[in-house]
Amino acid sequence: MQAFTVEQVRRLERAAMGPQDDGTLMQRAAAGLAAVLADELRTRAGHVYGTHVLVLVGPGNNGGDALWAAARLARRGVRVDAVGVLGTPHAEGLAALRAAGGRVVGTEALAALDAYDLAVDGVLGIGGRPGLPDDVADLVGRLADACVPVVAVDLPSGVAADTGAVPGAAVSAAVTVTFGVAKPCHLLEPARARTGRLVLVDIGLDTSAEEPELDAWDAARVADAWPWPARSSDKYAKGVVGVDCGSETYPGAGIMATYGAVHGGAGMVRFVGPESARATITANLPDVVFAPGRVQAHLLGSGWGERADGDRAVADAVASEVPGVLDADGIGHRPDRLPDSWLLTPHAGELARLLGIERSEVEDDPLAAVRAGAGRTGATVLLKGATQLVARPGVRTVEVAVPGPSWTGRAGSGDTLGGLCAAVLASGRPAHEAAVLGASLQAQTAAAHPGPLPPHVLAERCADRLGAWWQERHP
Ligand SMILES: NC(=O)C1=CN([C@@H]2O[C@H](COP(=O)(O)OP(=O)(O)OC[C@H]3O[C@@H](n4cnc5c(N)ncnc54)[C@H](O)[C@@H]3O)[C@@H](O)[C@H]2O)[C@@H](O)CC1
Ligand SMILES: [K+]
Repeated sequence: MQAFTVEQVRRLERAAMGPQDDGTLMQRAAAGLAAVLADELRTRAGHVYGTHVLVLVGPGNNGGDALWAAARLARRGVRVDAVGVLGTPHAEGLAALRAAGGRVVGTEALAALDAYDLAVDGVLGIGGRPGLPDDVADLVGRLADACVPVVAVDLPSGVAADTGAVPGAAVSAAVTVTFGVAKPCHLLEPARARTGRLVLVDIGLDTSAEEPELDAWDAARVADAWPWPARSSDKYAKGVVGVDCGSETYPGAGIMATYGAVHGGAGMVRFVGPESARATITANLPDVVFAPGRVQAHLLGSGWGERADGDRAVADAVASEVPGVLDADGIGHRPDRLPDSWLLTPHAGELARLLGIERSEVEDDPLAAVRAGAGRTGATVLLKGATQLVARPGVRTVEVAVPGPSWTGRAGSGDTLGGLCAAVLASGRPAHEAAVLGASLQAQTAAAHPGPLPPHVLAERCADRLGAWWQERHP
C-alpha cells in the first residue's frame, strides 16, 4: 500500500476535480463512507434500519463528507444525531442531513452516549492541525468510556497526517475510511494504532504522476520477494555472511547475530567475532565456520561496545567492495560516506546520534530522520522501532516493513535482525530489499508465534516461517 502527503493529496484532488469543485469528489467520498457505515451497523447491531448514529462534525470538508454520508444513512432509516463541535459545519451537508430527517443537536441535547450504535468522526481531515480542543477531546473521551465504536472519516482527528505523530488528544477509531489514497498517518505509529481497520474508498484519483511518500509491504509481497534458492543454488548462490559482532563484554550479540544469519537462509556463515562467543556458537550452530575467507555480505557492529580498531574493521569491510550491514556500535565507526549497498540499522537513539539531534526529534518525525540518515551517510538506512522504515539516498519513497507485535522489541532483537538482513544481502539483493525482507520476516514470525520469545529462539522460528512460505510456493 502506498501513502501520499497532504500536499500530494491536494494536488491529486485538484487534478481530478478540474478547475471547478462541483462536489463530485465529496459525493464519491460520502457514498463510499455511507456504505462502510452501513456494513459496520449490520455487523455490530445486526441491521441498519433503526440504529442510532452520532456524527461529530468539524468546520471543513471532512465534516462535509460525514454529513453527506449521514444523510444517506438517514434515508435508510438510521436515527442520526449530528453535533457541530468546531466552527461552522459544511452548509450543504447540513441541509442534506436535515432534509433526510437527521437531527442537528448541541452537545447538551445528546442522548446518553451508550445509546449510540456508532459514532462518526468528521471533526478534522487532512486540513487538521494535530491535537483537539479540550471540549472535543472530552466528548471523544466520553464516547470511548461508553464503548461506542468510532468510524473516522479520512483519518482519526487529532493525529498529524504527514508524520503519524500524536502530540495531543486524538480519536481512536475502530475503522478509518480514507479517500483515494492512504496518508502517512495510516501507516506510521503512533497514529497507526488509532486508525483501526483501514478502508480505502476509490474517488478516482490518478496517482501515476506522483512518487509515493511511503510504500508499505504486506506479508504476501514479502513471501513473493524472498530470495528463494533455485534447485541448482549452492552455498555461494545463497550467499556467505561474514559476522564480526559481539565483544568480550557482549558475546551474546555475536551469537544472536549469527543465529539471524543462519536462520535467514545464508548459504554459509563465517564468524570472525570474539573468542568468548565461539564455544556457544559451535555447540548450537555447528555449521558456522571460524576461518576467515570469502564472504558476500558483512555484518558488523552489534555488541561491539568500545572497540579500539572499529574504524579499521569497518573501513576494511567497505574496501572489500562487498555489501554489508552496520549495526549498533559499529555505526559510530562508519567512514564519511558509504555506498548505498551498505545498510545501517540504527534504532531511534542511534539515528539521533548519527544526525546530531535529540532522540525525541527522531521519534516525532521518523520519516524525515530516516531520510536524513540516508542522505547524510550515502547508505541505505533501516530505522528500527514500532514502525520500521527503510530509506535510500536520492529516493523519495520510504519503504515500510510489515509490522509485528511489540514483543519483538527487546535486547538482542536488533542483533538477530541484522543477521536476517545480512543473509538476504548475501544472496545478492539490494540493501533496501534486504532491510524490508529481514525486518518483515522477523515481525511476521513474531506475529505467528506470539509471546516473549528470546531473539535467538525467534530467529529459529524465522526459519520455520520461511519453510511454511516455501511449502506454500513449492507444493
Ligand atoms: N478536497 C477534496 O476534493 C476532497 C476532500 N475531502 C475531505 O475533505 C477533507 C479536507 O477538508 P478541509 O481542507 O476542509 O480540512 P478539514 O476538514 O480537515 O478542516 C480544516 C478546518 O479545521 C480547522 N482546524 C484545523 N485543525 C484544527 C484544530 N486542531 N482545532 C480547531 N480547528 C482546526 C482549520 O482552521 C480549517 O478551518 C479531507 O480530509 C476529506 O475528508 C473529500 O471530500 C474528498 C474530496
Ligand atoms: K476525521
